[in-house]
Amino acid sequence: MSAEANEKQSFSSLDVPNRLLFYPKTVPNPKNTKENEVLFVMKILTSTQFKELDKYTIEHEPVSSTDLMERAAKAIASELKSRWTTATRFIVFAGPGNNGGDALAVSRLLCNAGYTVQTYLFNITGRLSDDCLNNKKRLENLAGLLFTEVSSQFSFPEADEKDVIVDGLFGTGLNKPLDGGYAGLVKRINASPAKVVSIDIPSGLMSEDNTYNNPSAIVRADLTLTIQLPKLAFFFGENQKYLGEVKPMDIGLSAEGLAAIDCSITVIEPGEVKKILKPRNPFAHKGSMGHALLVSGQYGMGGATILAAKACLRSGVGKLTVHTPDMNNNILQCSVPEAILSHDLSDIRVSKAISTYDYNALAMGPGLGTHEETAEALRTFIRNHPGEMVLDADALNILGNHPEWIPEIPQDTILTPHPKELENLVGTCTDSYDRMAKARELSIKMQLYVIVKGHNSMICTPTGRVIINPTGNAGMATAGSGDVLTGILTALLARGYTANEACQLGTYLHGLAGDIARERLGEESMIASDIIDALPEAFKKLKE
Ligand SMILES: NC(=O)C1=CN([C@@H]2O[C@H](COP(=O)(O)OP(=O)(O)OC[C@H]3O[C@@H](n4cnc5c(N)ncnc54)[C@H](OP(=O)(O)O)[C@@H]3O)[C@@H](O)[C@H]2O)[C@@H](O)CC1
Ligand SMILES: Nc1ncnc2c1ncn2[C@@H]1O[C@H](COP(=O)(O)OP(=O)(O)O)[C@@H](O)[C@H]1O
Ligand SMILES: [K+]
Repeated sequence: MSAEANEKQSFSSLDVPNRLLFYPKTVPNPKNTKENEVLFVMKILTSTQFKELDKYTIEHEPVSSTDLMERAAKAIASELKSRWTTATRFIVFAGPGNNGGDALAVSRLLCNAGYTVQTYLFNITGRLSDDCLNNKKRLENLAGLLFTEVSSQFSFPEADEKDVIVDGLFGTGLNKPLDGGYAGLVKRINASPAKVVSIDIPSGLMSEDNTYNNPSAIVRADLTLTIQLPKLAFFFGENQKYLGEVKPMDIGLSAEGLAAIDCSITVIEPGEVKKILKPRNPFAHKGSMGHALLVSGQYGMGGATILAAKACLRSGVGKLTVHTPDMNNNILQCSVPEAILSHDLSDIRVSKAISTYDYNALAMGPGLGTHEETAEALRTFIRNHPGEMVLDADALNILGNHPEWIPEIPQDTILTPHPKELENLVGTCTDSYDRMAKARELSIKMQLYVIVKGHNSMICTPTGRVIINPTGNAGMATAGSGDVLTGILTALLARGYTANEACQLGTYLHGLAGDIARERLGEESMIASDIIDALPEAFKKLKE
């Protein structure tokens, strides 16, 4: 820290020299550790719902709010003690609310455990929450603690890479982006060489919607010790740089209270998704396991058809017919001999709709192209097939070009857009939250299932629910992965799963197969066919 930067400044005008604001993260985000599996068994609460659960726990356990805060602080302090020895100095920044209260209690516990602790409480408005005030009082006369209450003037302490900054400025109570002195403080924290641990959520990050946030006024943590459950913002790609490693701290909030909260956002739970999978009837025959129709492929895109067809057959469908241009004939019959071929009159594209009467589910899109002839065929298919349907890729791009056709899509149809395809349907999206919100709106308005694909794919349902898929990995960021998902979903619909069941089971299995392929081959060299090859094991694993 330069002498200039270390001068005393008015807190409200604290600014930061524009240098090395962010440093590389050294703590990996251990997505696959056992501990982190807890991340995937849960409801995602809004900040208001967290308050309700807090209140419910206090009333029904019963426990005082101070004791509940003490529980949170104990869990956090014990995690810090397990990672750093008493040779480490902790610099704690506490805000005026309960996040600050947590931080003050953590300061006390660390100090009592023999750590050097330097704590700053930011009390700019002269108003502290009751539990923050309580914990401030408990710091009085605490031997060894260096405590400063900041009301206007503040100098950022010298810190080096051996120090740990505890960020307890703001948690789920943040109600607007940080500015002024707080924004300046965050910049100093981010520029510091010390490790940064955020309590509950990096300060400055909103739990849900960060669309209009100020990215430079959000703490970039190395470790986020989040209270009980991760927040929605943790599932979005653009927020990963703030979080570092995420570890939930179980503070025993009421399970009964949690069960009673009607949460519109949840994460697929392996145990629950397993229940969706129906046992195969020993007397099943190909006629009873569903007949799917895949409409796919234009010149140069025959591979998409093959990937979707193979994935469909590997997902247990009784029969699959592929309606595709003639040019795909030989390649398809050689590579997927199990599929029945329906030739389109055109050699190079799908040009005409056929009757869908005999089929239990229809899928359109992979490698389809957006030629006007194909578009008209798609419209006829949509009008004539009132039942189960999956629309992907170019089928979605056609609908983006013809938004007036969207109301004709049968209720409960599954749309599987990647972010760009979604934008063709709903307009530009500023970030992941906006994307989720717009997809959700489309689902409700048109009574469709919209799966927004990506890491943590989001299934938006016609009733306004959002179901996040926890499986899958960056090895799946390879051409054709989406075609595989289309094949899986189509098979499940043809077999009689509802659209809701197919969405959850399908995205979960698709990601699980991707995770198995990663185990076999690593992320770098995986291709979409490897996901198909891993599907049998994914089904087996889910049945275990
Ligand atoms: N959930 C649970 O069960 C448990 C939760 N616990 C903990 O409580 C935390 C939530 O605490 P919280 O509700 O008091 O909110 P918190 O984040 O401390 O901030 C509120 C203060 O910040 C202020 N303020 C807001 N925005 C601002 C801005 N931009 N710029 C400046 N000021 C701003 C706001 O002032 P206001 O605007 O309202 O006047 C108010 O003073 C949670 O994250 C977790 O750590 C645990 O203790 C135990 C159990
Ligand atoms: N980083 C990732 N983590 C998890 N899943 C991913 C990741 N990248 C891609 N996927 C999955 O792979 C599929 C890619 O679909 P899409 O972009 O439509 O590919 P294509 O059009 O080439 O078939 C989606 O299901 C998506 O969820
Ligand atoms: K925080």
